[in-house]
Amino acid sequence: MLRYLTSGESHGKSLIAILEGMPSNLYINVENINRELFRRQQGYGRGDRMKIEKDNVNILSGLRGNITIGSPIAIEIRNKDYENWKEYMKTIGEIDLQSKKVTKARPGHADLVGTLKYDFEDVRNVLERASARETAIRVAIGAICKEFLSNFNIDFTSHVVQIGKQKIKNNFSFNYIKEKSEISQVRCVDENFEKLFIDEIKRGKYEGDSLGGVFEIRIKNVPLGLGSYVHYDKKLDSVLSAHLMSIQGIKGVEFGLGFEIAFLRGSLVQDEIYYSNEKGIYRNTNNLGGIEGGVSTGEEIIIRCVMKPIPTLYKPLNSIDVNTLENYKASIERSDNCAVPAASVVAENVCAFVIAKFFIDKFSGDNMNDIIKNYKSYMERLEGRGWKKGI
Ligand SMILES: Cc1cc2nc3c(=O)[nH]c(=O)nc-3n(C[C@H](O)[C@H](O)[C@H](O)COP(=O)(O)O)c2cc1C
Ligand SMILES: C=C(O[C@@H]1CC(C(=O)O)=C[C@@H](OP(=O)(O)O)[C@H]1O)C(=O)O
Repeated sequence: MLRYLTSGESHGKSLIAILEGMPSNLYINVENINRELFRRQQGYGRGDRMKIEKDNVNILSGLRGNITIGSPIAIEIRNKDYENWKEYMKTIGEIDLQSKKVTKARPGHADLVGTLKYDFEDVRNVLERASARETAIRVAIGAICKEFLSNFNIDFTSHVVQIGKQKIKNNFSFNYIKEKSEISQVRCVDENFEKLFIDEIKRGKYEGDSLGGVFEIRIKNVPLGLGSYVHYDKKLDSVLSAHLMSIQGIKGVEFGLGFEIAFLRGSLVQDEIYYSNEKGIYRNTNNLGGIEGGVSTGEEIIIRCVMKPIPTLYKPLNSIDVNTLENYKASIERSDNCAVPAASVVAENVCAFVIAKFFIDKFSGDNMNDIIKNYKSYMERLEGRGWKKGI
């Protein structure tokens, strides 16, 4: 079973993670991991922290000469900003507890609930871990999973489809081709929309406000049969949703036509099934986004997530001092004012972990050769049943 744990505070020394369950003899290209980390740092609307950080992964164990050896993989990303925070954040020894103390909770962040739940007088003890800085290490984990999945041609893309009021309509009809884009660094859809998105973010920023939006993830070449209908925790869509909802700021997840489905009759929604000698079993539509009964259908998996506007506002909202209970405006930490493009990169990599986990569960093997053999023999069996969308 593939699993991982992460640790690390936003302004602490490092983010770290241990990934356990990766098969042996998998080649890892560190440049690919660093490229994902770079992508996560991009996008219009990010704050000044991204000018300080230049995320790179250190692989501490679990590989020899770029090849996995089946043991747990320990990874680290150093926080460059730690140099500026040492005297407040070092784990052992005397620290300055006053200068960076935060007491005015930001609505929408974990500040109030975390402070009361864990019994702190300093909100910093909460925000350091609640911060989406943690998503950097999750991207590194996902990027390792992408390395594994690329052996089976499984490919992830994402792009922004809505920022604030600016929404790409009928986004199903767009082609997802372009690599370059300031807004997304992911394959963006249309330059005109990119400009509208950027203008919307600029307007929000000018007014001291923040923005959310919607992004879409597409996963190609997932074989038919990952996940199961037999139990709630084996359903691929349920596990993907849980992992996506765990990304800071994500408030909703939909598959395929998603919430639009409510407007449509069944005859327009279900993806009808056909067979021809040439194509084998096939469908002409993919309204359900590549999952039926918690099982991948072999079609592209299409997911959309909504991210709420960033909680830290430069025109702060009403709140209280958590210690004196007096009314105050919320505190202002340096902040992004829109992070939807970054969140879409995080989401891609979070999905990569889930798909890798289900893939390894299905084609179980301790090493790449066994997994490849199991995968091929399964695909051959499906071919015998009329499924020709092969390897
Ligand atoms: C990539 C990324 C960057 C974020 N940057 C900020 C930020 O700069 N300031 C902020 O207040 N929230 C930011 N957030 C959102 C908060 O971390 C999030 O709203 C908070 O942890 C509370 O969690 P919840 O919104 O899931 O309830 C960011 C989220 C992501 C995914
Ligand atoms: C550090 C990252 O995002 C941070 C997420 C974040 C939050 O509250 O979630 C608050 C900000 O932290 P800081 O106050 O240090 O600028 C963001 O920069 C990152 O994405 O790597």
